This record gives sequence, structure tokens and C-alpha cells, in this order.
Amino acid sequence: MNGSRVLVLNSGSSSVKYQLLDMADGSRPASGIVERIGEGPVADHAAALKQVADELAAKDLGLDSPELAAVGHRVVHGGTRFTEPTLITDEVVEEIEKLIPLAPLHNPANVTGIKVARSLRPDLPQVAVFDTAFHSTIPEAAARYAIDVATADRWGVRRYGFHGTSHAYVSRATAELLGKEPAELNTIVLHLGNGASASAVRGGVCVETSMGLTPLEGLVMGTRSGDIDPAAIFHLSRVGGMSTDEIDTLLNKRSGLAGLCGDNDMREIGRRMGEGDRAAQLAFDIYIHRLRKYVGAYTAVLGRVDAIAFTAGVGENSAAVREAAMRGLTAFGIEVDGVRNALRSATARLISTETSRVAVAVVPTDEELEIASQTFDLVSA
Ligand SMILES: Nc1ncnc2c1ncn2[C@@H]1O[C@H](COP(=O)(O)OP(=O)(O)O)[C@@H](O)[C@H]1O
Ligand SMILES: CC(=O)OP(=O)(O)O
Ligand SMILES: [Mg+2]
Repeated sequence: MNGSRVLVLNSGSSSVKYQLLDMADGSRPASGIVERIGEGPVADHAAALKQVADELAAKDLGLDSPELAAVGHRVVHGGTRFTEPTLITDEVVEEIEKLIPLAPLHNPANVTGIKVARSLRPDLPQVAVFDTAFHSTIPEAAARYAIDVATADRWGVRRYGFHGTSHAYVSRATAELLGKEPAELNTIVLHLGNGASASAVRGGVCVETSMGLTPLEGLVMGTRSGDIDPAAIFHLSRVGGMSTDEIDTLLNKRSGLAGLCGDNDMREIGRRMGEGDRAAQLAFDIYIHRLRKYVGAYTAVLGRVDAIAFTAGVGENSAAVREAAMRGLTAFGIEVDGVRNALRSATARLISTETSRVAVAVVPTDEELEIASQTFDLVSA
């Protein structure tokens, strides 16, 4: 291996994010995002990746660059097969394709990213880093749903969990902020982006997470419902006459904050709440209620909580969400300092009071750095 740079591709359902990271000096020579795939001039993911390759080539940082050591791909679903960063071969691509039914919004885009990058640089090592990997340590009691075991096993129905790269990075960064080893700390990580998930991490090992078979379960999200009685689906089908695809679209794209008030962006919801908008207020209240339920549940799962870390777009930026989620939890040893919470910073910081038993922190996530590090470690081993 010659180069010290890793290109990270994070292909989402409607966007491709990329970053070029230099592992020798920590610099990031290029980064960008292609958005609204399928809506306008960018017809599909293949076109988006072509645009990424062109943007990099225009800066003389193209895929043909000799400084490039590897490409690291975010892959959302790794099933039970992939629990570690994996060097991509034809066989690995086939296995990731087999997992598409479990992540229909994400894995097809990830596969396209892999195929395009491999076709442009067949000689370059490419590594898949899985969202599910960090959660592979969750014990059976938390990972299994209480349904017929043979049926569950035949169809792979169990909790996999997602955003694992972020939960792994943030739980470690929280320990670092507190000057502790990950092994010493029990942490609840709240990854609140457009997709949102919570995890309980005991001594650096994930023991529970809120997303399940797919990234639909758990917290209220931008456009996803999170937890819902599964019988609501039978009801919408049998009584409401909706098809499976219509219900899938309802729960994934027309639910969550967007379904409740028409906006999925917490900034806009905050603005509307300031104007006394009742729908926006109710959406916020439902979002916070669910979040608090998970904090309580994970406190019981862990037994002892040392730290709670807020991360991703909402978690890092919305002081209102953090304040409301942590309000009145003094009996749990949780006390947030209003002034600290209102401050802004690009680096990890404490927002709890000096006397709070539980450290509450804002810890910016860095999925790209985590993917690049895991990729570089694998190809330089
Ligand atoms: N300043 C802000 N205040 C409140 N919420 C914000 C702010 N900036 C971003 N957000 C929220 O973060 C979300 C995006 O989070 P992000 O982690 O980037 O999501 P994803 O990676 O899933 O696209 C936005 O939809 C918005 O709700
Ligand atoms: C898995 C998942 O939900 O990812 P995102 O939040 O990027 O949509
Ligand atoms: Mg995200």
C-alpha cells in the first residue's frame, strides 16, 4: 500500500456524501454531498457517483490518485453475516445485495456506490463498514423479538440496530471527554439526526439499541414513525384498504415529525413553536416523550448510567430538545446546566451541572472519520 488517503462514501436513500481523509496528517482535502437524487438533474445513484468522481477529478483528487489507499463504504445492513469491517469482493457484494429486502431504502444505494467505485478503480482495496456491526454484541434477550423462534430464524427477524458507526465513535469520544477508558463507563448515546436511534453501551460494548430489523423501530424521526403497535398495520390493510407498499411509505416517509406537523426539520419546528403553532408543539412533545421513555428504559437496562451523549443534527444543535428531554430527571441523577446547554461549539462538551451524578454531554459524531479509520486499519494490517 502506498497512499495514506481514504475516500469515504456514504450513500443514503436520496443523497451521496463523500469525504477524502488523509490518515497521515488528519487533513480532509475534499468533501461534498450530492442531494435530491431522483428529483432533478441527478437521475439516480449511479449519476450521483459519477458527479462525485467528476468533482474529485476536477480538484486533481480523482479515484486514479496514487495517494489513495482505499475506499471506505458505509453499508447500512450487514445482517448476521457482517460484524466487522470487510474487504469487498464479488462474493461480499452478492451478500450485501441479498440483504436489500431488510434495508430497501439504504442497501441498494450502498451497492451502487461499491459497484461504481470498483469499476473506476478495480485495483484499489474497498472496504464495507456496516451500521449494524457495533450492535452485534447485543445479548439475545434484547435482540430477539418474542415471536415464534423458527419463523424468526428462517426469515432473519431480529433486532440488528443501525447508526452503529456513530454509536461506537460517540461512546468512545464521550469516555475521552470524561478522561476515562470506555471500559469504565456506562453510556446512553442519543443519535438524533433525520433518522434517530438510542443505544445503551456498557463498558464500551453495546447491549441495547432502539432500531430493530430495519431502521424504522424506536424513536420518533424526521419522517419515520418509530415504535407503533404492529396491529396498526393489519388495521390499515384490512379496514383502511391500504397496500403493503402504501403502509411502508406511510411509516417510513409520511410519519414522524413530518407526518405530525408537515415539517421534518427541527429548526422549522422550533420556529413554528415560537409562533404558537399547536401542531408543531404537539410533534415536539411526542418526539420528546418517546426520547424520555428510552432514556428511562436504558437507565434500567444499564443499572448504572455514567453518561448521556447527544449527537447528530438535532442532538448537536437543538438546545431545546436536550433541555426538554432531560428536564425534571434530578431523581435519576441528571441535571442539565441551562447556560452550558445553550452554548454552541464544534467540539465535545459537558452540559450537565457540577453536581449532576450523570454526565450529560454534546458529542459531535464523525461517521466519516470512523469509517476511514476502520478502513485504513484493515488495509494497512
Ligand atoms: N441548528 C439546528 N437546530 C435544530 N435542529 C437542527 C439544526 N441543524 C440541523 N438540525 C436537524 O438535524 C437534522 C439532520 O441531521 P443529520 O444528522 O445531518 O441527519 P442525516 O445524517 O440523517 O441526514 C435536520 O433535519 C434538522 O432536524
Ligand atoms: C440507518 C439510518 O437510519 O440511516 P440514516 O439516519 O442516515 O437514514
Ligand atoms: Mg445520518
